[in-house]
Amino acid sequence: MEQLILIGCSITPRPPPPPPPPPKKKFAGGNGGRGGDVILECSNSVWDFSGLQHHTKAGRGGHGLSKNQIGTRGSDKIAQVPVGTVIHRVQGEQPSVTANKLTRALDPWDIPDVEEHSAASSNQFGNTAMKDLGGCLSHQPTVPKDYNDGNGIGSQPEKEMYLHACSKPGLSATNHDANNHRHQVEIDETDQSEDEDKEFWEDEDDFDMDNEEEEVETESEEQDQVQYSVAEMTKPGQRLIVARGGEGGLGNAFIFKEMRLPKENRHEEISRLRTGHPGNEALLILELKSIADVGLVGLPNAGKSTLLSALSRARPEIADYAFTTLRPNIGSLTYEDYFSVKVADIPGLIKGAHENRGLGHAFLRHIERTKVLAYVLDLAATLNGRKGVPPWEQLHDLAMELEHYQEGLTKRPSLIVANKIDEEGADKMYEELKRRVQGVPIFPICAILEEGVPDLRVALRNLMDDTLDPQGIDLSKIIVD
Ligand SMILES: Nc1nc2c(ncn2[C@@H]2O[C@H](COP(=O)(O)OP(=O)(O)OP(=O)(O)O)[C@@H](O)[C@H]2O)c(=O)[nH]1
Repeated sequence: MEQLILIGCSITPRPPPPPPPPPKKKFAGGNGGRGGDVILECSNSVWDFSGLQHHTKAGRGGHGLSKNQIGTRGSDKIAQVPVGTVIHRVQGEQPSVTANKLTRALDPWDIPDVEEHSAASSNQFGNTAMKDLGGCLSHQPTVPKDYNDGNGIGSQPEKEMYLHACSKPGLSATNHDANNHRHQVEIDETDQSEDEDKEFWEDEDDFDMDNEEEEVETESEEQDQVQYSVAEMTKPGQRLIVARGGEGGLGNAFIFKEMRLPKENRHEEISRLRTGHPGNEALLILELKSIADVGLVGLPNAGKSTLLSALSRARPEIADYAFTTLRPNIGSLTYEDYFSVKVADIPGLIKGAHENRGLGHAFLRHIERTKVLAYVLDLAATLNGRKGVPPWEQLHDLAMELEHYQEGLTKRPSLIVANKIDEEGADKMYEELKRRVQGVPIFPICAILEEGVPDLRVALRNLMDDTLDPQGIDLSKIIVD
């Protein structure tokens, strides 16, 4: 019997290979860059705060880029302030780099003998100028709010200013991920971090220093909070970071590779990490601790102290021997419109002062802190058998000393006071002086009799007003033998 063996086979088609797994998500967004810092730099090429913006911002950090590239660091904002700037903090972090300690050591300039020409008018000025400071004096760390005895130095309104400093961080590379690799990170589509960030900074941009209402509301609060003299800018080149840039937001590359995020609130957490930290903000009051507006410079015995007492009510010691003035005296003269000018009698300069001869640096460094220089020359120094120096040479020596000490110091607005015109033969010296010195106004006066002083007062006022494009001393225009 035959057997039939049927071998049946069914051909089952092979299942198609499983589709390849979707490509693994690549997280390559780099971190946002750090915001720049707001830095104050002490400079002797600026004399006041007129070049400063009340609201100063450093550059924003760059956004993070694809391929895990970190955003660029925001540019620093460097604001130049004059030597002698004292910083009072209303709000914000402590300035973080202080190259110089506060000048706590007693030096003659810390306790000037200030004599007001008109006490009432000076009080008026003091109140206006010191309103926001709570009447502080710059070298005192804590001053009672109501301190104002009308004798405060540096009380001209332009010597204080509010500075609001801030900077922004960069965002993480969220958008690069979203735009270039949208498929990779689903959360990008709902991410609002940049918009939120924008709003945040737009609000901040609305900050208006001139908003008087706000100021009134916060004034008393601020006065309570102000920390006086947190730093002092005393040396050219000294830098102080007053507002640090914020850290940039974290990019996806970092967040997803390096961090384990909790499942709950994951989206919020990611969005928070990406946003970065806002930079510091600081609200500061800058005060220029100038010793005076006008510095009287002259050789010993030229008559500076006498002139100061003729100009103001200051009563400095006067004697016919050199270096009577060992400490500077400061007098204040006030004009009819209550404009007030502080004048400092700067101790006798001699040749070699820049090498610390005579009274040397002790006072030279403070000439830096006057806006206008009045060179007091003794017309009678060589008259009647005196063995002094002729006035044009006095001027030349003075200017050389100042330039040796600090280049450019003689470029300050200046005038010449030709003193002792009452002495016999002084008028001829005056004529000769005019012939030998060009480019700077010369005022013949007799300080002892107060002759010529009213004209001098007007001239000093004009120099302070800065309206006449005033000139300094040009050494090349002084003819000496
Ligand atoms: N004849 C005359 N003498 C004056 C005049 N002004 C000042 N003197 C005299 O000059 C001398 C010096 O005057 P001071 O005012 O002390 O001179 P100074 O420049 O302050 O001197 P130091 O303190 O040494 O820097 C004193 O004897 C004054 O009386 C003036 O206009 N005419």
